[in-house]
Parts: sequence; structure tokens; C-alpha cells
Amino acid sequence: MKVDGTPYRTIWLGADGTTVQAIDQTLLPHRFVVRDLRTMEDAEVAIRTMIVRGAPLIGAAAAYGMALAMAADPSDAMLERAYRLLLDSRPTAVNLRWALDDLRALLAPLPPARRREAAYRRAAEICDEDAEICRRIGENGLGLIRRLTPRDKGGRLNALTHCNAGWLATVDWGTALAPIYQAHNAGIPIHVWVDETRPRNQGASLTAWELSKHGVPHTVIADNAGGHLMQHDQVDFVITGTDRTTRGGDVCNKIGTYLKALAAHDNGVPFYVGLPYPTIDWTIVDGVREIPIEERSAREVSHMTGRTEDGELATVHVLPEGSNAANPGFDVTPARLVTALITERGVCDASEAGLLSLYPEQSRAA
Ligand SMILES: CSC[C@H]1O[C@H](OP(=O)(O)O)[C@H](O)[C@@H]1O
Repeated sequence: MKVDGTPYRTIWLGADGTTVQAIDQTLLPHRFVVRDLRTMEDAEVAIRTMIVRGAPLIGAAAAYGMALAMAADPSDAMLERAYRLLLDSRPTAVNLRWALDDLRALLAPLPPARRREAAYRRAAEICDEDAEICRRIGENGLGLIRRLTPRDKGGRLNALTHCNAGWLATVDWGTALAPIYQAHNAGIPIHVWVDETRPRNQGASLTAWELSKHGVPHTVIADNAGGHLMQHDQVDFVITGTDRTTRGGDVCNKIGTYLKALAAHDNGVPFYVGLPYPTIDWTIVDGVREIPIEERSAREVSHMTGRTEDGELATVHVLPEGSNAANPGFDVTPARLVTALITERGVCDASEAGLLSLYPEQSRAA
């Protein structure tokens, strides 16, 4: 997507053909900084500290992490060490394991001398594939948006989204925001309620920044305001991303998504989820019981970082001294609360039958 007229992806291969470059999302919206990832360890730190974040982007970064590892040492020992270190960087987004399994399966049979070039080529393919997949999610979601009738008498559609599932969470286009970008580009009047998404504020810091840069009307709201807006007919649909979706259609996404789905269900508001195929975990059915939920640092709850009046970045403590904080990073929305899944292959019910109608090759009978 464009940033002040310049096209960007979130991650790309540097001019030297070895260094990987990525937008540092921990500094947005206040600073736009590109980071150089020179080693596999740099890639692991970038994923773990959320310099790069979002399920598809985590997968792409891990793929490039394997390429950086092979550039340093293409041995079997390094291949396994890189796989393990990168896999342990964050536990919930299944795209991470998907990408690492893909790279390991490609590289293990190759002679070490051929691993570097093969890894960089595959990482680039994964990035190109993700950008195209997300563009198609946007197209499929646009078709769905065109069939919605605005509740607003002025004819403008109001969407609500949680966290950031825009182009910053992927290589390009995004998943939940791709249909919104395509609707906006098609001239459909659309506005987005943006959940700030405590504690890391991906909505306030990243989604709002993206939508501003693309000129999409939006309003940032406290996480707890969405139910009230739905009760008062101010939301036509909710749309989010996902970090892991089970073959039964359960959706694991940023903490607070489940509460939005409950409010949407109670108010008859459609709840859509945009997802690319690498986010589907075909090995599990029950998301609440089987998806590992990342527990992040309590400091993300107890402290906030922002820009002071004189433009400096500052971090402040927002809890009383001595108060504890808990920070589960994700929750699971049961399939029964999901109206439809929007994938690169089309729109389907949040169910095993729905997903297999689009991905028949994943049928257990296949
Ligand atoms: C398109 S996946 C985006 C997904 O990832 C976010 O989590 P995080 O910012 O912690 O990586 C959030 O769950 C988004 O919906």
C-alpha cells in the first residue's frame, strides 16, 4: 500500500541481496522507521518484540529468518536451530509454523551449498503469494460488502474492526481491511470504527494510521464502546483478522475479539473474518481447548507509550504501584458466532463443511 504516495510492503529484501528490511511497527504512528534484519536472530527479535506482527507477516518474517540463517551457515545444525528459535518466538499465529515447515521441507533435502539461494527465493515467493492472496480476500470481501444495505440513512456503511488486520499485518493489502480498501477504492461510502485494542493499541496506532494514509474515514473508539454502537444501529458489520482458524471454523484473534462477536450476535450484526489459507490449522477443531494463547508481558498492560506535547516519545506507568497485571494476547471466537469466513478462494460458512467447500484437498477422505 502507499505511504504518502510511495508504495510499500511491510517486509522486503534489501539492495545487497542479503539484508531483510521491515517497517518497525513498534514506532508507528509517531515515527516511520525501516529496520535492517541482518541475522536470523534479528528476525527472531523482530517477531518476538512485534517490530513485525500480524499472522501472515510473522510467517513471511520467519521465512526470511530461515534465509538469513542459511546465508550465515547452511548446515543441518543451523537449519534445525533456526527452525526451533523462530518457532518459539510467538506461539499463537499458525502462519509461523506453516512458513517454517515449508522452508524446512524445502531446504533439508538440498545440499548445503544450494540452501541460501533456495531459501531467499522461497521467502520472496511467500511474500508475493501473501500479497496476491490478500488482494483476492479484498475482492471476495468487496462482493460481500456490495450486498449490504447501510443502516445509516445517509447511505454510508459503518464497519467495526478490532486490532490491526490491515496491510501492516500482512505483506500487503491486509485481510480484514482489504475488503474495506477495495470498497473505498470502488467509491462505496464506508467508515470504520477502529477499536483502540488495548494493551498494545494496534488499532489506535496501526489501523488508524493505515486508514489515514489511504484516506478511509474512520473513528477510533475505546474497546468497550462497540457493543453500545451496535445497539444503536451504528454498525453494519464487524470484520477482523485471525491468527489461527480451526478446521471447524473457530477463530483465534487478538484479545477482545470474542467480546465483539458476542455483541454482534446479540444485535444481529454480521461478524466476518478475513483469512488466508496459511492461517487455517487443519489439525485441530476445538479452538478454545487446542489453540495456544500467548501470554505477553504484564508491562504491556501497566505501561503505555505515546508522543508528548513537544513531540517526544515517552512511556508512562498507568497502574498503582504494586498492582498486578495479566496479559493474554488472544481469545477464541467459536464458529457459531462467525457469520462468514472471507478467504482468497471465496466466502464460506465458519464450519468444516464450509471450509472444505473451498479447500476440498483438506478433506480427511482426500
Ligand atoms: C491478519 S492477522 C492480524 C492479527 O494479528 C494480530 O495480532 P498481533 O498484533 O499480536 O500479531 C491480531 O490478532 C490481528 O487480528
